[in-house]
Amino acid sequence: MSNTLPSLLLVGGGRMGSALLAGWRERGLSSVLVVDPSPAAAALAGPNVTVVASAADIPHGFAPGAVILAVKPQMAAQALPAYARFGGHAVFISIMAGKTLNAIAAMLGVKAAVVRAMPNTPAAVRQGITVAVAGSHVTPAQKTLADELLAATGLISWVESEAMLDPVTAISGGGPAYVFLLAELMEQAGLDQGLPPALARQMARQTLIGSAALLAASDEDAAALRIAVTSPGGTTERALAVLRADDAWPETFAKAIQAATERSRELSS
Ligand SMILES: NC(=O)C1=CN([C@@H]2O[C@H](COP(=O)(O)OP(=O)(O)OC[C@H]3O[C@@H](n4cnc5c(N)ncnc54)[C@H](O)[C@@H]3O)[C@@H](O)[C@H]2O)C=CC1
Ligand SMILES: O=C(O)[C@@H]1CCC=N1
Repeated sequence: MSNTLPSLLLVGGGRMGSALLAGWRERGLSSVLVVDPSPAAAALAGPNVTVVASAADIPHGFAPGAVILAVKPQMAAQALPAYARFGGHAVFISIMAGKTLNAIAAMLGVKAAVVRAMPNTPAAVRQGITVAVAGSHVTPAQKTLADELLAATGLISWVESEAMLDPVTAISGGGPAYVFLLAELMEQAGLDQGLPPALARQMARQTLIGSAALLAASDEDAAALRIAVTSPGGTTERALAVLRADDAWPETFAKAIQAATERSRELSS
């Protein structure tokens, strides 16, 4: 990350805010002021990172180049108006699920420069993916800054259509939860089959980690890697026949993504 970064204001230092902060820290950052009323947030303080409990505690004259909005969407109406005063120069980067550019601008001022982004928790280890859309008042320099901040935590893709952010939220935003659920289910299945708990846990975790590393290292489609595991007439084929049966996993998964996409739309206003 460039050492010419402006000061940053992070509103909400919870799971996702702290994941972003961790990504910025690894890249080396200028200075970040975190606003979070939770006593747990004090642990985020460190070199170049200051934590305060409320917007009222922000030092007079503090002029962030970017304000990252990482509070729950349900907190937005209460929390955001206090930051409207930074709208003259700062770019606002919202990671709130569902909240539209228009809804955010209604709380910060209609001329506010707003980027709506959807990262995911692997941002904490710089393996995240963020999809972002820029509002109409965002300048090229502000978009470059937002890109630099979001790219510090992994891959970033920009889209033109804001509507894409709803399925993005469902797929990559929430995606780590589905993968962790798979780890839980594999571990439980090992226990159910009588394997020792430590071995069941180790197998589940390393199988996911190793498979992800293989996917990353391979030019092949996921389907080809799956087929490579599936010997005709073998054991995996038998398991996949259950997982891929009518009404089973593929259909359930598509329904789950549809449900999350609809929830993202519901959270919009
Ligand atoms: N957790 C995830 O995987 C992802 C979450 N998001 C979005 O990130 C946002 C934050 O989610 P999480 O980090 O999971 O929630 P969280 O509950 O872990 O963090 C929210 C933080 O906001 C703080 N907070 C509450 N009121 C505040 C206020 N008035 N001013 C400043 N801070 C305040 C809370 O103390 C808490 O630390 C949400 O909008 C969510 O939609 C986006 C992508 C992925
Ligand atoms: O569950 C949520 O609403 C947020 C958005 C994506 C991941 N967590």
